[in-house]
Amino acid sequence: MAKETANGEQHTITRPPPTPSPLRFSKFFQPNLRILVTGGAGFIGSHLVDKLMENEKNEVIVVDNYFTGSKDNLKKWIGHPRFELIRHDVTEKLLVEVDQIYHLACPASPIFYKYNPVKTIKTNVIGTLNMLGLAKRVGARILLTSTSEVYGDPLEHPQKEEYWGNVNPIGVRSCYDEGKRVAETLMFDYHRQHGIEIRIARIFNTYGPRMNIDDGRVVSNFIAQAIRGEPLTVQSPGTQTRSFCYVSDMVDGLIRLMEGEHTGPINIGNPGEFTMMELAEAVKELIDPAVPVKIVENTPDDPRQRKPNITKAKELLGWEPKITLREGLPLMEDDFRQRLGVSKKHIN
Ligand SMILES: NC(=O)c1ccc[n+]([C@@H]2O[C@H](COP(=O)([O-])OP(=O)(O)OC[C@H]3O[C@@H](n4cnc5c(N)ncnc54)[C@H](O)[C@@H]3O)[C@@H](O)[C@H]2O)c1
Ligand SMILES: O=C(O)[C@H]1O[C@H](OP(=O)(O)OP(=O)(O)OC[C@H]2O[C@@H](n3ccc(=O)[nH]c3=O)[C@H](O)[C@@H]2O)[C@H](O)[C@@H](O)[C@@H]1O
Repeated sequence: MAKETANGEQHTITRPPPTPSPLRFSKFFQPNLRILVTGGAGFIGSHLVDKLMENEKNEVIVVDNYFTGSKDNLKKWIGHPRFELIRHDVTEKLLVEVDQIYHLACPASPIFYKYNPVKTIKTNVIGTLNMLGLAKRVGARILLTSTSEVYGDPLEHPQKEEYWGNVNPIGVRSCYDEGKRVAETLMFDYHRQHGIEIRIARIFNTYGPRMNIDDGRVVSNFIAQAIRGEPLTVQSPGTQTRSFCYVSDMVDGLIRLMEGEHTGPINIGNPGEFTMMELAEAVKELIDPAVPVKIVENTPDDPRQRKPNITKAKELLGWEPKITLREGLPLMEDDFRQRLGVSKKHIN
């Protein structure tokens, strides 16, 4: 129980969160698991919803403000009796009765998170506070999708979870990377102070079908450019590296983390590491060897290298990615061609 001074100011001992609704334990009522997905209309969120909806024991509630997400990503579930979609901004309070919260809401592409940096930091800080407040009120377990950007421009390679990072606190990316670092801090403080059940995933670059065509991230840019026959814009120097995880592997990792016993943080990503030049060559080879590569100016504080150490994910979650970059890119090409209305040229 919490210890309070006479004026009620000091809280030093943790108070457990409320137990879930008595209905959960009633003998004759067999409730479904009620799962909230914030940011569920976005790229990873909508794939996660597809997977959660496959289980008939799950009811899924999505909240999204549609900044970078779209109802289109969820159209097959709209009207389904186990699905609900709410237009809501997580910087405002939300009152719903749920058992689990996957908290994804936050713009993820650098061009979108830098567009309104103050809003991005509010989403990370106030949005996460609101979701933790909700978790505390209803006794829900909450998973935060943090990011490999918490490692900043890493001085340790590959990055393991114990590395504290090398982050510029006042740069143009700080609204996102420092925002996520505060979000992680809030998660652990609610865990220690209020006993909330938390899970933290540190996600490394994820790609796949349904990314916005104009999302601005490197894989979607290169694929759209190659299909349109435009030069691939490699930001200088082109030797910077990333490790790309296919979205179905990511969703599998997130669900294992939520269902498992470990708070994390746990890195979820594919350790295959590529320079941006190598990625451009792979996309050219797949889609159109004739498209040129154009070196363009980079943006400030772009991390020079990124590769997850996934020992923890392997040992604690029994998870590792299955789909290599060369297997994943063609799956994304098909989706992009369909949306761009450009079919494959058949050379005989
Ligand atoms: N895709 C990646 O490579 C990657 C890597 C690391 C971490 N992540 C994290 O995973 C999550 C999902 O990323 P994504 O790639 O699907 O991005 P996305 O932009 O496609 O999805 C984010 C979703 O959150 C919604 N959203 C944004 N601000 C909101 C707000 N204030 N209130 C309600 N909804 C809001 C957007 O409309 C969108 O639907 C994010 O938290 C991101 O930081 C993604
Ligand atoms: O994995 C992560 O943690 C982060 O990964 C990405 O951030 P970033 O790696 O900067 O994403 P991209 O915009 O895809 O850039 C990757 C690299 O490609 C380069 N790039 C980008 C776009 C482009 O057209 N050309 C190009 O060479 C960039 O300079 C950068 O070095 C995501 O967008 C973040 O949301 C996520 O948190």
